[in-house]
Amino acid sequence: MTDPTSPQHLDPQHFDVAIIGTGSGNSIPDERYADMSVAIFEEGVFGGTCLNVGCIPTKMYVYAAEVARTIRDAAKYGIDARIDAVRWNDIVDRVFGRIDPIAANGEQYRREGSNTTVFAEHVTFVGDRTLETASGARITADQIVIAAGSRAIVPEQIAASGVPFHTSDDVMRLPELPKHLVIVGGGFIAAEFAHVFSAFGSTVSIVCRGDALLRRLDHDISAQFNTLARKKWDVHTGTTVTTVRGDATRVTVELSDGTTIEGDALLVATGRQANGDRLGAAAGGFDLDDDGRVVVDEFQRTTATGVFALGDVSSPYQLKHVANHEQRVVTENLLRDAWASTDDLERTDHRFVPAAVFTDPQIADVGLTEHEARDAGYDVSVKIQSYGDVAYGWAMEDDEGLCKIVAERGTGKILGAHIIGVHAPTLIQPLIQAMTTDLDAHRMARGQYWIHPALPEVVENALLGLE
Ligand SMILES: Cc1cc2nc3c(=O)[nH]c(=O)nc-3n(C[C@H](O)[C@H](O)[C@H](O)COP(=O)(O)OP(=O)(O)OC[C@H]3O[C@@H](n4cnc5c(N)ncnc54)[C@H](O)[C@@H]3O)c2cc1C
Ligand SMILES: NC(=O)c1ccc[n+]([C@@H]2O[C@H](COP(=O)([O-])OP(=O)(O)OC[C@H]3O[C@@H](n4cnc5c(N)ncnc54)[C@H](O)[C@@H]3O)[C@@H](O)[C@H]2O)c1
Repeated sequence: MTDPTSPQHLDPQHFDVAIIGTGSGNSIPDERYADMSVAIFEEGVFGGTCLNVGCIPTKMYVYAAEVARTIRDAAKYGIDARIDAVRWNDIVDRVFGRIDPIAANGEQYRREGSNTTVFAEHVTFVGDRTLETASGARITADQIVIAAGSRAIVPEQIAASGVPFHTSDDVMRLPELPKHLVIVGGGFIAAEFAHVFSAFGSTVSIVCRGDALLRRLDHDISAQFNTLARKKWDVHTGTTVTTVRGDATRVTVELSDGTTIEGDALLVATGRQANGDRLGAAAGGFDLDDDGRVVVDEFQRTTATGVFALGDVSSPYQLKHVANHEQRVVTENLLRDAWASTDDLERTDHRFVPAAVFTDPQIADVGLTEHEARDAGYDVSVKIQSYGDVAYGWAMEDDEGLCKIVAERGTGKILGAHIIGVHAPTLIQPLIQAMTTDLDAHRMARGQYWIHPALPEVVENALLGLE
């Protein structure tokens, strides 16, 4: 029997639906697709970024880091405890011993599916709804979904230096815990790995081009985070890497401000680039924006008929909950006649996209920063509530956490919420719900009970403190 995926098979193989990328894309074919033929393309590890090298493994390390931190801080509460050892190899094995089988089983499930065909290789467009794999197999499809994600950006002077470096793709599988980790970049990934490695006992240096770590956050939250970060980590802001020297065990980084940092491992965390530039966009007839993202409308349709895109390849957010939301929209719209009429198509809703950084302390936000709200012309009321001034935060003797709410004076419309502190990504959820359902600050504060003395009272008091 002819192998349909072999390059010798000259006639294009036709599918009802073709999906490029198995991160969020792999969730598309559900039971409603049982009668449709579906081609799935994956050049990397099945399951994509979130499962294999992103959200899930990083948070498994973050959880272990929180355990280490709790032990270190225990004496404050009258409990003497100490860390005898951080068994790095056991931590790695625990994380990937659980994740790797999920990726393998996911691929096997699709390979065994009666209507799904897996092509484990790179694919590009070579014409209108026509694809070609790296080994030369041609595939046509009635509809195609681009769910090709993004990749780490590596600054040229580091890439060209020949010095071994790591990205988030491989830093979690280092053969041993570094004594001194040098991180280049000051965003989400830098902040999360700085927390993980320092909690495990590594010295951490961070080199950030901007004037602050996590500088896109609301200024009060960013200021609080930077103050706390400088107490724990060796932070260099407003400077760039000029020279990198070293080998697999030793790295010397020279900065534009004249500083030299010596470490034993280098992590590059300077942003992620959409994979739109590696898909043959011109041949496929779809547009890319100036940042290389696939251009989509509110129905996730690209500019090429029959071609949708979702997730990091087309979204400026680069967040898994956004990719999941867009995937659900595409899953519905593929089943409709999406280019004949938009009347019954699903739309994506990007009004209130929250984000969280699982660093130390945790951070979460949604909506406008105070500056953005003022720039947008709102008459703004702001309240910053300290964790330490509500009962549970006081019990914890917390002197780090803050909940900041930005609202419109008069109407009480909640414009933005910004939390730094323990459980920030959990505490912010009712504020996301309030903004999404248009619940104003006063009704949110006084229209329900708040469990006493639980930590959400920090949100209640922030709401009550607004004018
Ligand atoms: C370290 C890290 C931590 C993160 N933590 C969080 C978090 O806590 N919360 C959060 O919301 N987000 C987090 N993110 C972001 C989140 O992982 C991404 O937004 C999300 O995974 C994007 O999903 P996707 O489906 O768009 O792309 P991906 O999951 O990246 O899937 C794209 C797939 O397409 C494949 N592919 C690409 N091009 C081709 C091609 N031409 N041919 C064949 N296959 C191709 C790739 O190999 C990849 O497997 C994190 C990211 C990183 C890097
Ligand atoms: N918890 C989460 O949701 C989570 C966690 C990790 C990653 N992510 C996603 O992954 C994406 C990528 O994360 P990231 O941290 O790499 O990017 P980022 O965009 O968050 O931060 C990039 C940082 O690198 C700095 N930078 C850029 N070029 C530099 C250079 N040449 N020298 C020094 N610094 C430089 C920037 O000033 C910025 O501080 C994020 O946008 C985020 O959406 C999300």
